[in-house]
Parts: sequence; structure tokens; C-alpha cells
Amino acid sequence: MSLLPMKDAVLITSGDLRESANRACWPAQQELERRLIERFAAEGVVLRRAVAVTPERGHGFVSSQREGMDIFTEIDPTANLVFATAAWQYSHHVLPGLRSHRGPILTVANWSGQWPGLVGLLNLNGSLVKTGQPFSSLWSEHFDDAWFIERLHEWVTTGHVDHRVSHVRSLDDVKLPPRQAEQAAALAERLLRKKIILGVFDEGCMGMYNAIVDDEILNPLGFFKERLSQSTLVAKMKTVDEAEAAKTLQWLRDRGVHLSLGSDDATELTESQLLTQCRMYIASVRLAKEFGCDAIGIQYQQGLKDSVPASDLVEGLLNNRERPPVLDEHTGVELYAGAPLPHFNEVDECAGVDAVITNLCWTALGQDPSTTLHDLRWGASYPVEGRDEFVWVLQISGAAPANHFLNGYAGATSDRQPPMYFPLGGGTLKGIGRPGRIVWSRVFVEGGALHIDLGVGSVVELPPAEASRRWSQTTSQWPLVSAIFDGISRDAMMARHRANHVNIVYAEKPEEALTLKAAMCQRLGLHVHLCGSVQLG
Ligand SMILES: C[C@H](O)[C@@H](O)[C@@H](O)C(=O)CO
Repeated sequence: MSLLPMKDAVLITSGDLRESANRACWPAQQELERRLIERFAAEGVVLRRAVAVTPERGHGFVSSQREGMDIFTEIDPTANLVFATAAWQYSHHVLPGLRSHRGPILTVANWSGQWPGLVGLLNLNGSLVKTGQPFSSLWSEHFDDAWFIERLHEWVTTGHVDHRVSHVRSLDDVKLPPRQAEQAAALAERLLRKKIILGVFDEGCMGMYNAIVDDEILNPLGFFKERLSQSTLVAKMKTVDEAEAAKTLQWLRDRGVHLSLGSDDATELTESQLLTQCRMYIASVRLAKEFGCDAIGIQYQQGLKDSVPASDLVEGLLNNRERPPVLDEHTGVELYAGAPLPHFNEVDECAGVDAVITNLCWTALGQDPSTTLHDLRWGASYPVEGRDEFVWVLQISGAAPANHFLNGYAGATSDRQPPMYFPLGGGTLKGIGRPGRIVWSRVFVEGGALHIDLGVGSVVELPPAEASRRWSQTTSQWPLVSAIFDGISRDAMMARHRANHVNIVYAEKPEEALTLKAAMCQRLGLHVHLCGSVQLG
């Protein structure tokens, strides 16, 4: 029963569906729990695990939805509840229990890049926002800093933590420049008449409830889903000629992509994995064309990772304007020639809506529309042009368009995906984010409606030693983008962001491009929020 100030609280966590990942991440979770229990004790609160750890499993994560539901049957629905994670976790393992919980909820992660724990936290937070369930959230490197202690005290005494999010303002309160308002109206009207198809290769990746947008919310904006299946993709891959796959791989070699080849399929990247990925690339473009899709999303995990090598290399290629050509198998005509075929990784449908709108706006402005989502993985302060800046590590699990890398394809590498996530391997498409101005954004569901947060920022090039340090503290097989979000502190970003993902696109005049995108979103019916120091223009 929740009485304030608290005397006790229940600790729950959630993990991956993949036990190999759970076992690898367990030491980090144990350390987080130890520190958290210690800090709660200093507040006079006994924090106790909802379930004891069974040593035979090799970890104490909740690794399925059923397991999570069963655990919640043992928890007092009014208890003070602390969800803590140090690893990537599937939110749906604990969401059913959290949705019906009536006591105060606190979600916590350690400020570490080692595993995607902050990413897991943000996914759960975004999912809770979508459900409308109230919660508070905190993060800390060692759980002994003043910022954390002060806010933990606030939660323990009031059941709530208030974060400052004054960097967010509604577009409704701002006057749009007439030129962009007019252009946006024309783009929105065209979209609403022609309509958009998002090709969804299996909905619901890795428990990411926040990434699913109901048709009732989506359709009024002119967006419709074509529900495809990853088994269709695998079947289509079988129809791709060996010679065509080899040609695609040669195209990458000719552009100078470094392939980290080895010979052991279990732990290394092999030519045969790459050729299968090339088949997947060709098959996905052909299927997209067959169903008239404007963008596609491959769920890529459950099922697919057990059937074929990972889809990441495919996803990176699709999102780039310059791609290996894919010809229609009957007519020989090049499909989606000279343009990206936007791919929303992990079937994050919110990111799919975002990518299509970016694509239309940037194309109308005559700028490169290559865009991608990334995880908000981690970050640390670093001096940039004489100022101490908070520089984020943006890192999606293996795929980003080559135009976003230093030296494009020639600066790109394909590494084998980590075996603990991808038993059948598959190459990534990674590189170092090239310096430049960007527009960042996030579409999310709140209060049964679609919203978008938009801001401007920069990708910066860090000295090689710092870039290597960051890669070594995260996942070195994945891309590394070092980003600054203008006018937004680390904690304000964490407090506001309603997802694990963030979309980025480069822009010559970011304010101008953002204004067009914001105006178009508003015309389509999204609630638009401007974040940080952004001037419309
Ligand atoms: C392979 C991993 O599970 C990743 O997919 C995960 O860290 C994410 O990217 C979550 O957005």
C-alpha cells in the first residue's frame, strides 16, 4: 500500500526475448540493482525485487510477456513500483502489469552505453505515454550525484518527479512564414489525395508498443498500412538470381565499402551472408514496388533473425539516395531510381510517417532526402569549438545511409552483427557520422493522437581517440553519430523524449527545411512541438 513518504518499494525489470543477450547483460543489471537498493536504503526505503533470481537461468530478467503478467499477480497493485534496466528490454513483458498498476511508478536506467539500457528505458517511457499511464523517470551514472539524489528524494516523498521541459513549445503558438505555409499546404493536399502506403513486414518489433500506430490514428493523415509478412520476403529472396546478388555486392565493393570478412559463419561475416543480404535488398525493393509502397519497415528480429542473416545492410542501402540499382524482374526498368526507398527500422511506424514526410519536403526543396532513425544510445560532454557541449551517441543497430557517413560508401564498413543478437550473422552498414547541420524529429502517440517533436542540431566530428572511446563503450559494429541538439540539455531531452528512436536528416538550411516539415505535419493533423532553440524561417 502506498503511503508517503515511502517505506518500501518493489523492484521489477524486463529483458530481451533472446536469452543469450540476457545472460551477457546480467552483470550490468546486477550492479545497477545493487546501487539502486543502496541508494533507496539511504532514503529509508527498502527496495525489494518482486521475484528472486533463479541462478540456473543465468540471469534475473523477465523474458516473456506471460512471465511478466505472472509476476504482477504477486505485486500489490497499489505498491510503490520501481522498474530498472541496464539492458535493451522488450516493453511488452511488463506493460500489461504496469497498465493496471495504481501505485506510483518510477522507471530508471544507468547512464551507460555498454548495453542499450537507456534505449530500453526510453522505449518503456514512450510506451507508457501511449497508454496514458502516469509515471516518473530517472537516470544516473553512479546513483550518487546530487541531481539524482534530489529527484529520488522527491519521488520517495511525493510519489512523483517533476522535470523541466520548458524547451518545448507548440507550433500553434507560432506564426508560420506564408511561403512555407503555402508550400506545406500544397504538399499535404497532394498527400491526402494520393495517399501513402507503409509496407509493414510484420508488426511489433521487440515489444516496442510505442512504435505501433493504430489505423484509426494513421488513416486520417492519409497513411495506410500494407500488412506484409517477413515470410513473403524470405520467399521472394529465393527468386533472386545469384548473379544479381553478386552484382549488388560488387557495386558495394566498387564504391569502396570495407567488408570485415572472415570464414566462421558463427562469429564472423562471410561472403555467403552478404550475398543473402543482397538478395534481401533486391527482394525488398521488388516487393515494395509490387504493393505500391512509399516506405517499408522490416521487423527484422523475431522470426527473421532465425531464418536468414540480419536485414541491417539492406536497411542502410534502402535509405540512401545512391543505391545499387534494382531492376523490375519483368520489364528491366530500374525501381525507385535515383531516390531512397525509406525504410523504418524495427517497423517503427512513427518513424515511417516521419521518413515519408521528410522525403516529400526535402525532395520539394531539392535537397538530399536520405534519412534514418537512430537509438538515443548514450552520450557525454565534450569540448566543441571551445564550448563544453553534450554530445549524444546516436547508434541504430547496424544500419544508416552511407550519405550520412564521413566519405560516404568509401567510409563505410560492414561488420558481422553480434552473435548474441543475430545467430545467423549478417553485415551492418556503419560509419562515422559526417559533420553537418541536421533536423531531428520524433513522431509519437499521446492522448490517442499523433504528435511530432522537431528540433535542429549538428553532427560533429570528434577526434579519433574520442570516437574510438565512444565506439568501445557502445556497440562497435554499429554506426556512430555524434550529435548535439540545439538548446536542449541531456536531462531535458531524456525527460521529454517519448521513444527510443530519433529521426535525423541533413539540411543545408535546417531552419527553413524544419519550417516546411513542421507546417506540413500540422496541415496533416499532427500536433507539432518545436524543441530547443529553433527559429522558424
Ligand atoms: C539488436 C538490439 O536489440 C537492437 O535492436 C536494440 O538495441 C535497438 O536498436 C532498439 O531500438
